[in-house]
Amino acid sequence: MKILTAAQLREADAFTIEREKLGPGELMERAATAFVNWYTAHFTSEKETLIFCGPGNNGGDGLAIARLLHQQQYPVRVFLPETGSSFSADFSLNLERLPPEIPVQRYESLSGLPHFEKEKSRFIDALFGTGLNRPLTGLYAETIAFLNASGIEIIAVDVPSGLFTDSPSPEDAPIIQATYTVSFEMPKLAFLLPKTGEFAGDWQTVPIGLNQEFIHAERTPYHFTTEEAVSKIFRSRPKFSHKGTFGHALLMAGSYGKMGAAVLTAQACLRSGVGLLSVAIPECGYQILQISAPEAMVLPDPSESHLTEFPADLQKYSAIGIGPGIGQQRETRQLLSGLLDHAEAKLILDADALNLLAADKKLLNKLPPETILTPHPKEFERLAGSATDDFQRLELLREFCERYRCYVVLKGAYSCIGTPSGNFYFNSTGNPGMATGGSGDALTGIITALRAQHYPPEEACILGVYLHGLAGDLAKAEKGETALIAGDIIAYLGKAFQRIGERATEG
Ligand SMILES: NC(=O)C1=CN([C@@H]2O[C@H](COP(=O)(O)OP(=O)(O)OC[C@H]3O[C@@H](n4cnc5c(N)ncnc54)[C@H](OP(=O)(O)O)[C@@H]3O)[C@@H](O)[C@H]2O)[C@@H](O)CC1
Ligand SMILES: Nc1ncnc2c1ncn2[C@@H]1O[C@H](COP(=O)(O)OP(=O)(O)O)[C@@H](O)[C@H]1O
Ligand SMILES: [K+]
Repeated sequence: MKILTAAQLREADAFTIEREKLGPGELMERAATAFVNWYTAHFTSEKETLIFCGPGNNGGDGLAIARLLHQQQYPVRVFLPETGSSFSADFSLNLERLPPEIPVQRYESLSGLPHFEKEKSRFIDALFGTGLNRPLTGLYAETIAFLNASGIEIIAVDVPSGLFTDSPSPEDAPIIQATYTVSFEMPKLAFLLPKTGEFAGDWQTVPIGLNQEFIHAERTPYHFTTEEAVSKIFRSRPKFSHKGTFGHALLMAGSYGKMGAAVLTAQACLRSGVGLLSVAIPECGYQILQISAPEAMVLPDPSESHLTEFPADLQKYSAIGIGPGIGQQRETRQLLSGLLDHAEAKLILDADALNLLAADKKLLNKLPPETILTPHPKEFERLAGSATDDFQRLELLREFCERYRCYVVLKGAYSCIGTPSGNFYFNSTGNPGMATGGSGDALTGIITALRAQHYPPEEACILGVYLHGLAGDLAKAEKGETALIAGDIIAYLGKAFQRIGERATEG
């Protein structure tokens, strides 16, 4: 799914209205209806719905929502901050359409507002949407502070008011802290980034029938990965396939005290459809790995405690994953440097392999094309420098991928895959239960397996990251978030693959 900017969305609105010859307020009616359908499916009419409307089209949505909820016997009241702003045409239209039974209160200061009882109230924030062009001040800012401090749940229409969707919001800008955000047609970029995403709360998108031709033709580097897109990437196993069909992966992982990383990576790789797996480990891990992953072949290093040599015959591997738990010894760095010189296979670098690169940045110039790196934000910072905000971090990601012709999976709540051509794919699966040691190792195993099976790098990243998150979500349904461990993600990979496979068959 594409993610468009506020300016592009405005054009999409205008194009849809013109192409479909929509009358005044018709698109807004669709948006309000979509919101209300979501709202009434989630909330009963027990509490009173208190709708705060700004002067533009977001406020217009709020007024249409008030009318539609009222039609369904939901008790509603409307609040309009009086600031002297001029109203948009669709705002005025919907103000006229408001039935006289709905109380409308205009207020010039917060003291003009009544007392709201927490147990009996729910707020809808329809102050500002994608039309915000400067931070909110005055009565708008005061209203936001008041709503946020109320302790009453807030459902934002399209965007939490005060949040810039495509650029960083200033540090102390007043922004609604939404409990839920119901956003029209597609997520907004700010929802997917750690700092600004917090404001959107638990967000959902609802379609409002924007013209798909327009959206299809519109250019954007930002994408949100859906199950539909992922199921198109997934390939089922042909009837007459054999283990050679699915490639031979090499993993280089583990060191004394961190053999668990090698085990988790290997298990995840095996559970992701690879034909054959060899694992290079320091001697101390020999028995550990043979016992915990008997399907894998083990290549012990001459060193007892850490990796010092890469295996001979690198050409026989169709993908090589290196990094989880390898430590940062000098010999391991030399090994990595040699591997970058000699590996023709598809490389996946994670964890300490990334830290070794960061400690000796010359090595970056030796990355073979199409290498995949899977840093978390700290590892990425070590590689590419620190960013002033999440949006600038995306810029660093774009530059890094372009410069080194590599694919970077920047891990997080919405892991973001950067590509050498400048695209970004935000992942839609996963949960905070996955913020636990070893879950990144599982991801490395999955992506290595997919590369070994000849998935192109972009597809291996998109599919692998999605499956990893989906397995985490399926595991969460059984185990809950708190108790979830990396091994659970691996245990649910089968069900995750099955689900994508079924979706792929359905077409
Ligand atoms: N287009 C459509 O048909 C549809 C649109 N839809 C809905 O419309 C929303 C976008 O509506 P919008 O463009 O009217 O913007 P909105 O966010 O309501 O702001 C309004 C005006 O506020 C002003 N303003 C900006 N910053 C300000 C500030 N800090 N302090 C004070 N004022 C400020 C600024 O005007 P200015 O003062 O700069 O002249 C701006 O024009 C979108 O999120 C969705 O909910 C849906 O119904 C689908 C159909
Ligand atoms: N809040 C979250 N929501 C979704 N996924 C998450 C969240 N926190 C972490 N993850 C995922 O868990 C993994 C953690 O990886 P990483 O930090 O490398 O862990 P480790 O090094 O311990 O294996 C990443 O794939 C990341 O996207
Ligand atoms: K809003």
